Amino acid sequence: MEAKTNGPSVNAGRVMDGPTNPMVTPLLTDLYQFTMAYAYWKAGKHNDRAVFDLYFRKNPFGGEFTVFAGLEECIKLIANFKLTEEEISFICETLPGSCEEGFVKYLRNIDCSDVEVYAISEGTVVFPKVPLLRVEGPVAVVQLLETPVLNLVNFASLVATNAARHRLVAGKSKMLLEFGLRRAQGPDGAISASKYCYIGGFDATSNVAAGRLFGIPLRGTHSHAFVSSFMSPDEILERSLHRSDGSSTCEDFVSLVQSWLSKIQWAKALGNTVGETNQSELAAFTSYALAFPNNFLALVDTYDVMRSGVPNFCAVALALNDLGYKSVGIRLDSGDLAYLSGEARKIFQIIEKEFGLPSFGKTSITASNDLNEETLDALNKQGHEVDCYGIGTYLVTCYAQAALGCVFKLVEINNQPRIKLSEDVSKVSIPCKKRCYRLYGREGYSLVDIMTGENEPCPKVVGERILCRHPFNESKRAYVVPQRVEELLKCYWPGKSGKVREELPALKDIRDHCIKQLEQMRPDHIRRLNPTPYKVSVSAKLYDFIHFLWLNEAPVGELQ
Ligand SMILES: Nc1ncnc2c1ncn2[C@@H]1O[C@H](COP(=O)(O)OP(=O)(O)OP(=O)(O)O)[C@@H](O)[C@H]1O
Ligand SMILES: O=P(O)(O)OC[C@H]1O[C@H](OP(=O)(O)OP(=O)(O)O)[C@H](O)[C@@H]1O
Ligand SMILES: O=C(O)c1cccnc1
Ligand SMILES: [Mg+2]
Repeated sequence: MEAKTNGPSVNAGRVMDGPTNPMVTPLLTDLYQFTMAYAYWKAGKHNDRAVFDLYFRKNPFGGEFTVFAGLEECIKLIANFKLTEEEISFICETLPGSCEEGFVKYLRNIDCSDVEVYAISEGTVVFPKVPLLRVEGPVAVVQLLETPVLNLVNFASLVATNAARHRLVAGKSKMLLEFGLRRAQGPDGAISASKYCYIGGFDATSNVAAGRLFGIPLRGTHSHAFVSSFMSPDEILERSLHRSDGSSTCEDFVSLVQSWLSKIQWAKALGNTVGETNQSELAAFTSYALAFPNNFLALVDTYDVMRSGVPNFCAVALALNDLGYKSVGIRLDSGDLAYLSGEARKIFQIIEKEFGLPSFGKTSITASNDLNEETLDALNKQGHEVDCYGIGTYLVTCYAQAALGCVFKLVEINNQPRIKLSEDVSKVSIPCKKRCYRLYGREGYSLVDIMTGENEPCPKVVGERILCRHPFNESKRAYVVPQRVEELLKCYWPGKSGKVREELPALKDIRDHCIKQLEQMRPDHIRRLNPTPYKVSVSAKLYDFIHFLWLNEAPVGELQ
């Protein structure tokens, strides 16, 4: 069922609103950010100018792409970053040892007015190592932001990617409904999942609060409890139904349904296969149709899909048709969804022909019940007649992967590039305040992302060959002559730089952007089985600098 909404209730684009979840405050951080802030302050280092990159090292779900999400909430946190007196007292009581009065004064004055945030647009398809956010500002303040910003981006991007993956398997034409509220990890897990599944390409949610907060379309059907709560059609007291055009009234809709059921039972075209159906189910469907004659959709698997649910649905739909109403469809919530959807479709087509019901053969079939990428893929391979999927648990809990591993690493302090070394090369950070570009090829697909130093010239489009180097593997490099160059990091919070701030787009625009991005991806990067890794590179100059710094910082071992 489609809910009536009046469009988004949020003030899309107004940065000054706080984060959606009131729990997102400056205290939503790890204790060590405050202990370090104190130590920085004691050392007189708190205002050192630091640059941090937020990035992940590996795409989730065994894939080769990620959808970046959570930016709007990060900017709302940053825009409203201010400690209350009560919060300051709590921090001072909490810090080990005594807290000097000067630090209290310092905490009173901190905000993000001197912080600059550059970010990739929300909904963009992104890849490992490329900064999704570059946060620059006084080191103590930027470190306080580390934990909340990671918290806001990690789940958002994970669940948006999960949704996008479900959309890719389901195909463009299917309706995807997010049904996860009851199974999500608490209220914020649920609200966030509804928001970010919508960005990732879902069409609607059953979560009413998310519908109101974000203007996401609301949809739903009804439950088994509704069906089994009825005992017999005799329970239905108000039996009249106006024709859809209001021209007359059918005084006994229940009897009209019964008469259609017997016509179905006698229909030769159905091979006399329909016997007695469950009367309590028929009563439930009839009641639902009386309540929502324009939106009649029935859950048909409470008793027996083919022997009862589908014929009962058809009887009610035919009765509604007599009065000028078009029924929406059925939901299947158990059994072999490929087989049952096919069998139901055959019945709808026969009814269309037999009783002259235009387009009844196309009646919508919704499927639900522990669906995930694998089951959608299996259904596709078997062939099925499902038009719409309702997906909960596996989608919103990100069952296939618990977390996206975004990290927040210092890349520069007081204009000095910094590097974090590791035995594991994939964990070595890429130093320097950087610019990031996406280079597009002749066929319109993006070929490679390249990171350069902040002051290197922007790659040119006019037939110039650009050397793109793997950041750590000397032998991996390629020349690229881009047809189009897109700068990825845009200024979303200018601090005191005087730069123009990018507007935060409306949720629907973020979703459209995400869908367009996925359409523009080379198919082998986004396929489910053995996808091709997308290339992420650095300029020759940055490559040389990374390796110079690496050698400089790594102590030389001594063998004895
Ligand atoms: N054709 C199909 N191919 C692959 N998986 C399917 C197909 N049809 C349904 N499934 C999946 O198989 C699982 C069936 O779940 P389960 O074994 O609990 O049976 P059920 O149909 O829910 O039975 P019950 O009526 O007892 O609840 C679900 O995860 C469902 O999504
Ligand atoms: O299966 P999910 O992907 O989580 O989708 C949501 C499920 O929630 C509802 O039933 P619920 O699971 O509460 O009860 P049921 O399994 O007994 O139908 C609904 O009928 C779906 O099956
Ligand atoms: O509307 C539905 O059909 C629905 C909503 C939530 C969970 N399961 C089903
Ligand atoms: Mg279930």
